[in-house]
Amino acid sequence: MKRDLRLGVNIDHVATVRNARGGRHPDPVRAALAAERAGADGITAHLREDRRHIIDGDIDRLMAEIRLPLNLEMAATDEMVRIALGHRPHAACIVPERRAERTTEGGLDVVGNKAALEPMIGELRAAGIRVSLFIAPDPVQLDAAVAVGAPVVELHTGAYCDAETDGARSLELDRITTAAAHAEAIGLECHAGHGLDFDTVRAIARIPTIVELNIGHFLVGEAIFGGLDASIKRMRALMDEGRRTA
Ligand SMILES: CC(=O)[C@@H](O)[C@H](O)COP(=O)(O)O
Ligand SMILES: NCC(=O)COP(=O)(O)O
Repeated sequence: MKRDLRLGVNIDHVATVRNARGGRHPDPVRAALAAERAGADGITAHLREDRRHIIDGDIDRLMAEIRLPLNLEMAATDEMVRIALGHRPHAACIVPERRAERTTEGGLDVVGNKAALEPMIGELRAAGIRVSLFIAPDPVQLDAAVAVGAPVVELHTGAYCDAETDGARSLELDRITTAAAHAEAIGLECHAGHGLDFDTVRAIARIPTIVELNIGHFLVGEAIFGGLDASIKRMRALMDEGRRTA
């Protein structure tokens, strides 16, 4: 079914649990197939430079075994561009990466890295890969995304999800709403993700110019209690509920 708000399920943290013992279980590819059955529109996997969760073999198997479009999250490095070009996934999302961080802490500085990003984006696009840039909800970064030739941006929702007061959360939501409207105005397709859960997803789904959400850590954590199928279906239902009230 074609929807106006797609759900990309990020399976990174299935690999985190697998890697804790170094074996094969739980298998992120099996999780991707279960996500497809539960109604996901796409699969997202972040091949970090330090391979702390997803590893190269997972990307090989995802490309071979899943039918859903794969969104490969990757740092802006020559190694990652080579891997993306070798696999030609449906999409590549360029994210900032710092070896010491626990998770992706901020958005990509497109303004400060135009010269490096522009040829990289050109190469990926020439190979037929849809390129997005994972950025903070900041109009200046959005304008820079257009300037370097990116057709899509994914807005980092971490600050919104982590806000400790209602006031702070509402301010972050305003930033995301304004950025998503700006994205449409300047011709960018707009996605969002990071840290979303059952409580935070509806307000983001309500923003009409956002067409894709990528969600992972919470879905995998919640699956411990009720199963992956149920956690994805509940997330999908909350996204639809939010969208209906847009
Ligand atoms: C860019 C992004 O948001 C995802 O990569 C997601 O956060 C899972 O990866 P980490 O938990 O390793 O940041
Ligand atoms: N790009 C965001 C993503 O893929 C999922 O982030 P999270 O839900 O694992 O925090």
